[in-house]
Amino acid sequence: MAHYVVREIDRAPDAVIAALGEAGVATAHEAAGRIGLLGPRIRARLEGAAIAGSAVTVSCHPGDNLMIHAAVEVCRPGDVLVVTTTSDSTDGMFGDLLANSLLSRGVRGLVIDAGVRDIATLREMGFPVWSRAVHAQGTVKASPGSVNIPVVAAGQLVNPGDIVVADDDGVLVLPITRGEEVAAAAAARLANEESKREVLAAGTLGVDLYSLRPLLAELGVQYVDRLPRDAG
Ligand SMILES: O=C([O-])CC(=O)C(=O)O
Ligand SMILES: [Mg+2]
Repeated sequence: MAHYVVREIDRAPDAVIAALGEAGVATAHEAAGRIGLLGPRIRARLEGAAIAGSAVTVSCHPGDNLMIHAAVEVCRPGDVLVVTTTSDSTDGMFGDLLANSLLSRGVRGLVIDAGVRDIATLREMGFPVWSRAVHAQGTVKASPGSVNIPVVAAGQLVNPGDIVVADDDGVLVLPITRGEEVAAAAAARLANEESKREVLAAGTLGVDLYSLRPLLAELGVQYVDRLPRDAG
């Protein structure tokens, strides 16, 4: 199999990326039509971190972080590194040394479907990481892989240049072609949710706000004062 380090990729406009970051993972995911999430085994390791950027993708041999090192030089400010392995791995493939390299290039964070280590230092540095595991297990630098090819991370296809949004709720990826439309839909959802929040906080019930009573009736759900003795 051929292996590649691809230097040039398309990236979404900064304004679109910023708008999606502002919306956050849950809202952008809804606005996109409930697509694009990485599986929840990928967890935020720096609580409160929230980023959005362009995916630089990496496919590594398990237990080998050579290609992460190779990826550093193709990263640009505003990128997010998305690392996968060709078979399951929880090894600590990434730590504070690599984080220093990425920070110096303006990379916003790391999403890795494997392990990270040096987590206390990563927290001190404020370098945001979403990973499958935290594990001190060291890795070697010996096997070929690829940078900026399509990869699958926690069940989700990620293409180089995809828009990555990551926060405490998880990680979302969107194709560049959908960025503008989803950002607009997400902004509309944010405004709508804000007005709903006010109405709900004032005590209006969700079943009324969402007009759910007719649906409950249609589904045969009965409102009664007490549970009938013969309730099935
Ligand atoms: O050096 C490595 O292979 C991974 C690591 O711990 C670091 O980047 O600090
Ligand atoms: Mg280290």
